[in-house]
Amino acid sequence: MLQKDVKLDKTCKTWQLEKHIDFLQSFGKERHQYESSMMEFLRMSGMYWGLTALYLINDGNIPKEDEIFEFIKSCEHSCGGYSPAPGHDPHLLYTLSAVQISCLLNRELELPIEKIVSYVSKLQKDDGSFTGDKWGEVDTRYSFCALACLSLLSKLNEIDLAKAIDFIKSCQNFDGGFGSRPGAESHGGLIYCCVGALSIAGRLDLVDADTLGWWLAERQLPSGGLNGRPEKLPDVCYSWWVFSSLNILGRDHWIDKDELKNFILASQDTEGGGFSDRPGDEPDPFHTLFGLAALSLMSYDKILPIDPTYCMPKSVISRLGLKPQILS
Ligand SMILES: COc1ccc(S(=O)(=O)N2Cc3cc(-c4ccc(C=O)o4)ccc3N(Cc3cncn3C)C[C@H]2Cc2ccc(O)cc2)cc1
Ligand SMILES: [Zn+2]
Repeated sequence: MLQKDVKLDKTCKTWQLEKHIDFLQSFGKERHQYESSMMEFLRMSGMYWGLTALYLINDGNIPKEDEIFEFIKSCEHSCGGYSPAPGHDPHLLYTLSAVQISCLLNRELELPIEKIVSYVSKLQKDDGSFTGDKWGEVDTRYSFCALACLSLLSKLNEIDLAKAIDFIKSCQNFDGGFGSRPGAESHGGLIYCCVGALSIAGRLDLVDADTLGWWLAERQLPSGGLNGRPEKLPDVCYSWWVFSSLNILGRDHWIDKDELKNFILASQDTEGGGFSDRPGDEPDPFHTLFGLAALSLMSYDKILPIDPTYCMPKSVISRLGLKPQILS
């Protein structure tokens, strides 16, 4: 079977720091008006991706205007959950993004913490799993969202943590990986969610680090890029999901970092700035964050250090007094 991959042309694109700052500062403004209206259904997460990326490459300087915190407040629902934009329904994904942005702004104490805790706790089911909202089905993505959200607010003890861990354990596969539910196939994004949740809970002892490390290292293709599952094309966002998981497991040296760096730099948009999923595609704030975050894990240029578990600047995680578990 021919291995699906992309061909990187030899001219390695130069690092476009200023253009990335410009891309991130203008996203949501006139230049991207059309997309930003198209993306209203995920706007709160888009703001977390854009602001975290900007924080990393702009020396921690992000627009601190009250308008960002006013937007967060405009998405708050009486149940304690947050919607992606005003008038939309609350969901765990956007509740986590709202808390993450508030921590970046150093204003998490202004949030209705007890109401948020009640919203998240009510999403936990008897088997320890979490749903994304009152209709949604169970997914290990939501286990990560719940544990990340509550630990950022120092309220991790308000859920049944032992049962949450039992459910994640029940999603572990023979290849060492994790899927969205028990029996679901291993997938790079869900492995990040499960390894991240176990890192927050201090239970990485439950991971078979060698078997999983091997599966993750197998994601690297000749182009240097990482894919999310066997036989899939490489994608910049897997640079984060797969590489940060290897980092948490203390096996990041099991892939060729220089080759990965070249793939990520080749995915830059040298015209308008930003990163796309792979060379030649349109850039977006989602892939821009995850490309920059992976480069941060390699200590590339002057990008501020990122925490591999929370995908937030290390300076913010240490200010909050959080110490997610990392294997050496
Ligand atoms: C452009 O098509 C999509 C497809 C899925 C989604 S998603 O919301 O389900 N989601 C996040 C995601 C976001 C973007 C994007 C474009 C512009 C912006 C503005 O901020 O953000 C693009 C893709 C994307 N995906 C889809 C994807 C990424 N790499 C390969 N694919 C197919 C991921 C998807 C799932 C997700 C992942 C993490 C997360 O925190 C939330 C959702 C969004 C747009
Ligand atoms: Zn992607």
